[in-house]
Amino acid sequence: MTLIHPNLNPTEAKMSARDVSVFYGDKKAIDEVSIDIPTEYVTAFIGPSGCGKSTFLRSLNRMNDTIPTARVEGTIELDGEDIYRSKMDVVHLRARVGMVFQKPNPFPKSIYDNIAYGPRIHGLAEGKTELDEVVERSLRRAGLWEEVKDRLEDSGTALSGGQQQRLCIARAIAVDPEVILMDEPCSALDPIATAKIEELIADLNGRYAIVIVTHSMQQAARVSQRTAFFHLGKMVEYGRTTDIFTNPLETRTKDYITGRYG
Ligand SMILES: Nc1ncnc2c1ncn2[C@@H]1O[C@H](COP(=O)(O)OP(=O)(O)OP(=O)(O)O)[C@@H](O)[C@H]1O
Repeated sequence: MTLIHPNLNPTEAKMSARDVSVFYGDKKAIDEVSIDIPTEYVTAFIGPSGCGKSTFLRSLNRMNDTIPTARVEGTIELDGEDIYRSKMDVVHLRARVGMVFQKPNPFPKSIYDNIAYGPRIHGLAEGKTELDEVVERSLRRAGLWEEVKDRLEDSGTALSGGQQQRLCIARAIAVDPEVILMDEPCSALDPIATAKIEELIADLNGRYAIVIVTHSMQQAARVSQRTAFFHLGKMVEYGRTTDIFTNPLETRTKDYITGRYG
């Protein structure tokens, strides 16, 4: 059972998970997790290595479908629609619920094409002028436009690690997502590039529902307003980030945030 902090104001759920369990073969990696993901706050998932944060995050846009042994039980809804229903268009779902990975993974294409690819395949821009506008808007929103506007034909892989990660965020933004899932997006970055991504998360907050998995308690405290603490596949405690960090209800949460394990 998850302990929910009492002074949590009600929010509208963009996504809502109910009794979600995730298995790899016979092994249960996530055990009956229920949580609502709002648009107006950044939600952080924290917890020791192997507790299931990434597994649960990946279940929110059916990224687990790519792992043959993975199986999801329970329900996950996006705007009240079950994302695991058989008629769900998974490619469209992953545009609505975008994902940014630990290691920046730009396509081996130009900066322009990295951004234009999604809008092209989803038919979100008609003609070159409109596509140019989408590319510029997405790069601006990701705080990268000024750095790359004169080199849009250069390869995305030629950018620095931090720029590549902002390019990946711009790529996610380009298809007009409603939710952005970030799986330790700064773990491969230096402190300056990390600070830029954190600023970007603050800028994007409110426009998209954002969920971030992080190993850094400082990062969770800086970027999120809601925090869920996971341990051994269970969501132990959930609440406002300030409450989780200053007044944890569970000993396991307290031990983790004070660095006693993990
Ligand atoms: N593809 C897979 N096949 C089998 N087991 C897996 C797979 N991916 C993860 N697991 C197992 O599921 C459990 C949860 O892993 P997961 O990567 O979700 O945890 P995590 O909290 O994100 O860890 P970390 O912080 O180290 O990234 C672990 O026991 C892990 O070994």
